Amino acid sequence: MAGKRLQAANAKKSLFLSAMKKTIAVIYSLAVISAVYACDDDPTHIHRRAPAIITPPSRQLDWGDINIIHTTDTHGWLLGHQKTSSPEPNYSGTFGDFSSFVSHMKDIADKKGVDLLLVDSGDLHDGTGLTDGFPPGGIDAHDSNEFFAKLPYDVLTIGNHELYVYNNTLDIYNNFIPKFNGRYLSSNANITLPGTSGTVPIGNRWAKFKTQKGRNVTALGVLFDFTGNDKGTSVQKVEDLVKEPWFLEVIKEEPALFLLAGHMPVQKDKWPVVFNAIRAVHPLTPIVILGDAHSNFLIIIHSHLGSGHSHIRDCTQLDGRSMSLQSGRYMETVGWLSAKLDDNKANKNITFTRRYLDPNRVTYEYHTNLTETDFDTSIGKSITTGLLALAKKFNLDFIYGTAPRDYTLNQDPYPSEGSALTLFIEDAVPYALALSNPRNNTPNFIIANSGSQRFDVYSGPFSKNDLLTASPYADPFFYIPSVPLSQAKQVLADLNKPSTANDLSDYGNGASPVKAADSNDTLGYVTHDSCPGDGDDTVHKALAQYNLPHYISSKPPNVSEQTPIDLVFINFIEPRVIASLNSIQKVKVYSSADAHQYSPVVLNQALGYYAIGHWNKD
Ligand SMILES: Nc1ccn([C@@H]2O[C@H](COP(=O)(O)O)[C@@H](O)[C@H]2O)c(=O)n1
Repeated sequence: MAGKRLQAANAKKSLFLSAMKKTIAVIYSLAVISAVYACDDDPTHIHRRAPAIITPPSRQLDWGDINIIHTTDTHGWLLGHQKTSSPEPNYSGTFGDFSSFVSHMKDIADKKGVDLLLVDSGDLHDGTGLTDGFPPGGIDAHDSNEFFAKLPYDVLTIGNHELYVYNNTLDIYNNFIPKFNGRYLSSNANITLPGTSGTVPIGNRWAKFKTQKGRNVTALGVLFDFTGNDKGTSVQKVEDLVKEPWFLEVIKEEPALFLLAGHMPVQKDKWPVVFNAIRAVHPLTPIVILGDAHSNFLIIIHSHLGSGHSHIRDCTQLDGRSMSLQSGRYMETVGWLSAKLDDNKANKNITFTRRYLDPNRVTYEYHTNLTETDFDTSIGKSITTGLLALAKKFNLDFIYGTAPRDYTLNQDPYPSEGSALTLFIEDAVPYALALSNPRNNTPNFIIANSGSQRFDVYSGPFSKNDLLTASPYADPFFYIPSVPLSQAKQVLADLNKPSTANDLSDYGNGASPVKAADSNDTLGYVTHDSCPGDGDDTVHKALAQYNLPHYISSKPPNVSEQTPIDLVFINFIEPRVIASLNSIQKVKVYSSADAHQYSPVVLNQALGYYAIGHWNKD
C-alpha cells in the first residue's frame, strides 16, 4: 500500500518537475558561465575571460636531486575553479594547464640533471559535474579519468572515494589502472571480481622502479583504515598490512628512496606504523610520504572512528631523513617536494623542501619561466578542450536559477544566512522533499551529515556543475515515522556529541584565528605546518574558517515535544541514526526495517529543485 502511494506520488512529481525544467530551459539557454570556455563553432579554440587578479609566487622553487610534484583529492576539479569570487581565481588552472606545467618542469629537471616524479594520492571520484554529471547508466568519473590518465604519473594510489560504490571500483580496475603499467598502487585495498569469490588487489601492492637518473625507488600505496567501502571491496588495517610477508619481503632490499603515497593525512593517522616498519629495517634510507587532506568533513566522520583533525595543506617530518607532505584538495594546491640525497652512511638530516603552489597559469608560467605565448603544450590544450567538450556533453552549463549571494561552507558560521549548510538543510531540502510528497501532512525533522555538502555556492547563475560541486552524492532520503519530536532532537544532539579525545574541532568554537596579514594580500591559503620555513608559494591573507557541526538539521516543526513526527535522514547515515535512536530511548528497538524511503528526490537534486523554485524570480 505504502509502495503504491509512493509510486503514484512519483508519477505526479515527475510530471511537475519536468514541467518546471521545461520552463527553465526557455528562460536560460546553454549559457556560457565559466572563465574558460570553447568557441561554439570551433571546440578546439579555448577562450578565457579577462583574468582576475592573481598574485604571483613569492620566490623560485628549491630543486634537489629528487623532486616531486604531488596532487591529491582532485575530485573532478579538472577544469579548475572558474568562479570570479576571491579566492577562486587562485585555483583557476585547468588540468590541461597542469599538464603543460608538468611537461615543462620535466624539461627543466632534465636540463638540471635531476629527477622529477609526478604522484597522486587518490580521490578522483565525487566532486564536480565532470565526475558526477554523467547521464543515466553512466559511471562516476569514468570519462574524466580518461583525461587524468593523459598525465605522466609515476605513482598513483587509491582513495576512499574510489570505494564507496562497487561499480566505480570495478571501472577503475578495468579501465583506469591498466593505463599506468603497474604504478597504480593499492597496498591494502582489494576487490572481488564479478563471478569470483576471492579477492584481488585493486591495483598493484607495490612498485619498484628506476628513475630517469637511475635511482631505485620502492613505492607503496596505503589507504587509511576506511570502513565505509562498498560490498565487494575490502580494506586491510594498516597494522595488519605491515605484518604481511609480502610487505616484509618488499621492504628488505634498500632503495635510494622509499616513496609512500597514501590516502591518509600526514598527522595523527597511521603513517608512523608504516614508517616504523621500514625504519626497523633501514634506519637511514630517505622516506617520502605523500598523504591526503580529506575534506574538513571526513575529519568529522573519522573522529567517530578515532582519527583526528587534518589540515588541508600540511607537512611534517617523522625524522630528519624523511618528509611527509599533504597537498590540499580540489586542485586548490599542487604540492612540491625536493630532497638532496646523500650516501645514507651517516645519520645526518637530509635537506628537504616543500611548497604549496596555487594552481593557476600565473604560478605555472612563473615557475617554468614561460609566458602566455609559449606556455601551452599541444597535449595540454587538447586536455582542456576535451574537458570542455565533456562539460558540454554532460550539459553542465544548464542553469537552474540565479543564486542571490555567496553561500559558503566554512567562511560563514553555521547556522547563518550565508552558510551553505543552512541553505541546504533549512531551505533546499525541506522544499525539495515536500514536492508532491504524500507525507506532507505529518511534521518532519530532517537530519543530514554536514560532510554530504562539499563546496560553496556562489552568487550568480547556478548551473548543473555548481549543483554537483556543492552536493555530488545521489543518496536517497529515508524516514522513521512516529518519533516524538523531543527524541528526534535528542538524536541530533547525540550524533553531534564529541566521541573521542581527538574530536576537538567541534561546532561551537566559533571562527578559528584568522592570521592578520598585509592588507594588500589577496585571499587564499595561509598554512601553518610543522616543517621548517614557509610552505605557501604565494602570500595571501587567510580566509575566515568556522568549525562545523558533524550533523545538521531542518528547523524543528512548531509542534509540542511529544508530537509524533517523521524523522527524516540521508540514507548514508541510517546506521548512525538508528544506533542513536536506540541509545536515547528504550521503549522500542529500532532497526533498518523501520526506515522507509521518504521521497524519490535524492541529495544531489535538492539544491537544483530549490533553485528552480526560488531563484528564478525577477
Ligand atoms: N555517499 C556518500 C559518501 C560520502 N559521504 C560523506 O562524504 C565525506 C567524504 O569525505 P572525504 O574527506 O573523504 O572527501 C564524508 O563526510 C562522508 O560521510 C556522504 O555524505 N555520502
